[in-house]
Amino acid sequence: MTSTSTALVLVDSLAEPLRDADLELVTIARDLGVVAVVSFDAPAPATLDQLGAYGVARVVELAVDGEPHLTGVAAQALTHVTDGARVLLARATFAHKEVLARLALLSGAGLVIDAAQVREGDGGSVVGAKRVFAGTWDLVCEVRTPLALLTVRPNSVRPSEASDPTTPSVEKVDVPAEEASAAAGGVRLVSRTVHEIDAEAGPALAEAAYVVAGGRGTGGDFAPVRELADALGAAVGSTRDCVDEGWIEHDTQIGQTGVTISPRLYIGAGISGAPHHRGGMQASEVIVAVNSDPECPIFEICDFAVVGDLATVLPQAAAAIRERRG
Ligand SMILES: Cc1cc2nc3c(=O)[nH]c(=O)nc-3n(C[C@H](O)[C@H](O)[C@H](O)COP(=O)(O)OP(=O)(O)OC[C@H]3O[C@@H](n4cnc5c(N)ncnc54)[C@H](O)[C@@H]3O)c2cc1C
Repeated sequence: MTSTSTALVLVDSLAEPLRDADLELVTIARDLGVVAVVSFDAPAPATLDQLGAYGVARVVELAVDGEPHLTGVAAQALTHVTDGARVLLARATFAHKEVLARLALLSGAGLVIDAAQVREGDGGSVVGAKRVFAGTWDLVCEVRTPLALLTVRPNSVRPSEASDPTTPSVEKVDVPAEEASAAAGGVRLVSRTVHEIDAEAGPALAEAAYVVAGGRGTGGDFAPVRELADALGAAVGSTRDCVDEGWIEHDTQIGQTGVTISPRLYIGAGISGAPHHRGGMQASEVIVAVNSDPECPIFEICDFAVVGDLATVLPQAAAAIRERRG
């Protein structure tokens, strides 16, 4: 791969400041080539400044005369910018996974879904590493096609500004109505509702850098879990047993039939560490477990084990963090 190869980053919207997960992609892309950000709307001036600070050379607005929220249309539109590009990175959302799978079919490009690490391989290839099968296997996938497509999990790297800021150029590429309509394949988007994340409820679980999760050991009282999450600025997670008991909402469930997370810090309290749960959190960078049973299975995979009653340990930890932060 040459340093002049284009490394594309797909971003949902440039109308507002970018999320950390998008800035992580730009940070990764800088090591793979000259970074161009692609989106379906025009960049706001503040976003353009932000992209410049992160070293983005080019911003491409795909102006689709149709519905870019249909994955077939989005994939077709992206074929306008992939010529000559070495790699295209996107966040590992359900929609992006489908868009990139369709783009892989259209372009013949190799695809890696849910990469946790991305790097340059031998001879100019792109390599994506990921954990699969409920956290029991680590895969390293080398993409040897001229274009590599990867969806990347949040918290893969820490976003960092470029040592050489840029002033990104802005281009608009029109995708005509006939092309968009053909790509829609007879599907019409009837309505689309975006469920905004309640900022006061803390960060979104799937993207959070810090997660505090509670299990059956809470006995249904998640107050200590929420208190520690609040002190850390963390998202709250849970196990399926807690959801089944009706103690907490399903969207907090981590595991095989819930959300898969890879935060920088996972704290699991009153959680035994069943395989179904581990599959969703084992890729966390640092794992802390709080459990009253010194023989519990989660202690086998954690970095720090705290033997104790969560109702005592978590409030003490929250108080210590608050004191340290002033
Ligand atoms: C098909 C299928 C899919 C599943 N998918 C998922 C999934 O996606 N996610 C998931 O989480 N589970 C899933 N499960 C359920 C999973 O197998 C386990 O039953 C579940 O993860 C156990 O939850 P837990 O750790 O909260 O409870 P338990 O296994 O009961 O563990 C509770 C722990 O709390 C500790 N404890 C008790 N009191 C305290 C205290 N005061 N202080 C500190 N520690 C205390 C205990 O020592 C124990 O280790 C699935 C199961 C099936 C069959």
